[in-house]
Amino acid sequence: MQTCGGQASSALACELPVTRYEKEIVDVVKKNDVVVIIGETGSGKTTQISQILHHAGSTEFGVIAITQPRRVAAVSVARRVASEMKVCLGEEVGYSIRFEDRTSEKTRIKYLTDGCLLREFLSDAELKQYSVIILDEAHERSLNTDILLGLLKRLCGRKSPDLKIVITSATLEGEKFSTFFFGCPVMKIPGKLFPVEILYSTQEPVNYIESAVQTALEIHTQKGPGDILLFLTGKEEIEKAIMKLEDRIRQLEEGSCMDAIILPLHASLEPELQVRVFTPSPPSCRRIIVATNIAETSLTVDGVVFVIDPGVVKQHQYSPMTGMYSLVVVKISRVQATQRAGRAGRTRPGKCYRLYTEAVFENELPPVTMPEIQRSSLAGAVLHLKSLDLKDINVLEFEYLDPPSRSSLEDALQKLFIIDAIQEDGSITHLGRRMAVLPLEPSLSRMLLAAEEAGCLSEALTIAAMLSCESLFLPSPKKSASHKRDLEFKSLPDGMGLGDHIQLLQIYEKWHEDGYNAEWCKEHGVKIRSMMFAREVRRQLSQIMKWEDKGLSRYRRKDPKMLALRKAICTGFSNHLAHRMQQHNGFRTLGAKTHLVQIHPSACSMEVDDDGLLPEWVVYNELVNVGRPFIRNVCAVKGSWCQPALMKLSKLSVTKLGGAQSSTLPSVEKEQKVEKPAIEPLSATQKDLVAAARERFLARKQARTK
Ligand SMILES: Nc1ncnc2c1ncn2[C@@H]1O[C@H](COP(=O)(O)OP(=O)(O)OP(=O)(O)O)[C@@H](O)[C@H]1O
Repeated sequence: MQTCGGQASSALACELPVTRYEKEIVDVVKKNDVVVIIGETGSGKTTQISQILHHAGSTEFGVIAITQPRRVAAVSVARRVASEMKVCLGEEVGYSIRFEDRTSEKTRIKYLTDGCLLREFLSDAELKQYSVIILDEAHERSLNTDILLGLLKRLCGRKSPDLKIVITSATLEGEKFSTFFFGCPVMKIPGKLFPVEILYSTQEPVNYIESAVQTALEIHTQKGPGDILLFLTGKEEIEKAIMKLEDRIRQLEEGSCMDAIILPLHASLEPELQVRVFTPSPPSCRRIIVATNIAETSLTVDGVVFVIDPGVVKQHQYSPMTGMYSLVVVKISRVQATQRAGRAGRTRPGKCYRLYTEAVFENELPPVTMPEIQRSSLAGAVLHLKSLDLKDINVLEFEYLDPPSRSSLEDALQKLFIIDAIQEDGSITHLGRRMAVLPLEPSLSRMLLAAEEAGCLSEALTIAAMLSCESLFLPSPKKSASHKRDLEFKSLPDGMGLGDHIQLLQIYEKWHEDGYNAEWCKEHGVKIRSMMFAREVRRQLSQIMKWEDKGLSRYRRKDPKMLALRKAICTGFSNHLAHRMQQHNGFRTLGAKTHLVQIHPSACSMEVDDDGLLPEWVVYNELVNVGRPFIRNVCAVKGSWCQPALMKLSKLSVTKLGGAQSSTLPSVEKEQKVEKPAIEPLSATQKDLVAAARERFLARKQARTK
C-alpha cells in the first residue's frame, strides 16, 4: 500500500534561510521575468523556493518546473518535497526523468532532469504548461542546462510575461548570468543552516584512496556519532575503498567502536540500491557512504556529519579534433569543493576533511567547473536545436553562455550529416526530425529508423534498450571480458562473433524465452534490474515509434532479416566506422581524423577468418582513450554497406552545414588511402595474438557444430 506525505525529518523547513526571505522572493519573481538566486548550500533553494512560489499562487495558471542535472537528485528531492507538503508523490508533487514519469494531471510542482525539460521543447517550444522554470544547480554547467539557458533567453525575450525564470545555485557566478539575461537582478540569500568546519591536510597525499580510507577509519574510531560521506572518482575506486574499509573495520577489536554500515553510491548502481543511502542508520551504527560526484549537489543525506573530499573527479572529455572520449581524473573546481563540503551541515553541524592543502585549494583548483558544452560531443544537442525549427537559430551562432569551440560544432554537424539527419545545406531532414523525437543518441535513433524500414525494428528496439542500461553484467570473479565470452559461448552460439549488439540482442531474447526469469539472469551473470529496465525502455521506445509488438522471435544467424539488422546498425553508426589493418587486428577509424585503435577487451569475442583476422569492417558506439585508444561496443559489418557513408565523408563541406566557414573532410582520395592501409609486417607478439585468436575461434566453431 502506498502511503502519502509522511513526516519530513530533521531540520524544520521554517528554520531554513530561504524561508526567512519568503516575501522578498515572491516580490522579486513577481516583478522580473528572470531572477538569479544565490544562497548557501543547504539553505533551502531546491526544496523551498518551489513551495514558496506555489503558496504565493504561481501554480494557479501553470506548473512550476525545477530542473536538476542528475536523475537521483530529481527523484530524491521530489520525494522530500512531497513529504514536506504531505501529498502523494506523483500527485501535486512529481518528477520526470528519462524513461520514468511520475507526474499526473494534479501535478503543480515538477522536478525533472534538465534533459527532460529540453525534450519538452520539442512538443511545445513555448513551454506553455509552465508558469515558473527554476534552473537549479546552474553552476554545474551541464550541457543540457547550457542549451536550456540559451533557449530560455530566447523565450523570455518574446513570450508573454507569464513565464518566470529563476536560476539558483550556491556557487554561481551571479554577474555573468545576470549579464546574459539582460541584467536581471541577483538576489543573495544570507545565512547558513549549520556550520561546517573545513579541515585541510598539511601535505598532499601520495595515494588519495588510501588516505581517504585512513581518514574514514580515524573518524570512525575517534569521533562521535554521525555518518561519513566519502567522495571517490568511480565505481572501481569505490569498490576498492569499500573492500579496504571492510577489512580494516573487521580487524578492529570488537566493541572498540560503533558498528559500521558501508554503502556505495554511483550512477551504475541499481536505483533501489541508490536509495538505501536515504534510509537513516540504526541507532549506535555509523554509515560510511562512498560516492562519486553524483552526491555532490542537491542531495541531502540525513545523518551525514563528516565529508571526506580527496579533491579529484573523473571527467569525460571529448576532443572534436580526434572524435575521442577520454576519461581523466582531474582536480575538482573550488565550486565543487564548496558543494562537497555543503553535503555536511544540512541537518546538524558538520566537518569537511579536504585531503589537500589550503594552498592547493587557493592556487591550484580552478575557480569554476569547465562547462560540459566545452568538453562533450554536441551531435545530440545540435540535432535538438535544428529540430526546434527556430528560424532565427543558426547553431553556430546560437547564444551560448560560454560558446563551444567551432570545431566541436563542426564535428557535430559532420556526424549528423553522415547519418542523414541534416542535408548539405544544414537543414534538418525528415529522418533527422524523427530521430530528434527519440530519447536516444542520434546514432541509436538512426539505427531504429533504418531497422524500421528494413523490417527488423523489433530486434533493433531490443538493442537500443539494452544499450541504454548503465551496467548489465554482474561483477564477476573473472575479468568481465572473459565472463561475457563465457556467457556467449555456453548459451548463445548462434550470433557468436558478430559483435556486442548482436550479443545483447541474444541475451534479451534468451531471457524472454525463459519467461523473463530472474533465475536465468543470475545463472548467466546479468543483472535482473538492468534487464527489467531494458524491458521497460523497449516498451517505451515501441510506444514512441508506434510499433505494435507481436512478440520476439529468436535470432537466427542465417535469417536474411539478421543481415538487414546488421545493415541497420551500420547505417546508424556509419559516423563510427573502422577498417581493419591488412595484416593484423588493429583498426583504423574513418572520419575527419583517423586513429589506429584496438577493440576494447570488454567486447565479446569476434569471429576471425582462417588467418586469424577479425572482420574487415566494423562500426562502434564509442571511441575511448584509456591509456590508448579503444573502440567499444563493436558490430561486424560489410564493406559494401559502408559506401554511402564513405561517399558522404568525401564530399562533406562544413560551410554549408553550419552556415559558417569551412573545414573540409578528407577527399575521396584520402579515404581510399585509408581503405587500403600500407602493409605493415606483423610483429612477433601480433603473430602470437593472431594464432591464439584463431585457436580460440576454431575451438568455439567445433563446439558450435557439436
Ligand atoms: N531528505 C532530507 N532529509 C532531511 N533533511 C532534508 C532532506 N532534504 C532537505 N532537507 C533539509 O532541507 C534543507 C534544504 O535543502 P535544499 O536541498 O532545499 O537546500 P539547497 O539550498 O538547495 O542546497 P544545495 O545548494 O546544496 O542544493 C537541508 O539543509 C536539510 O536541512
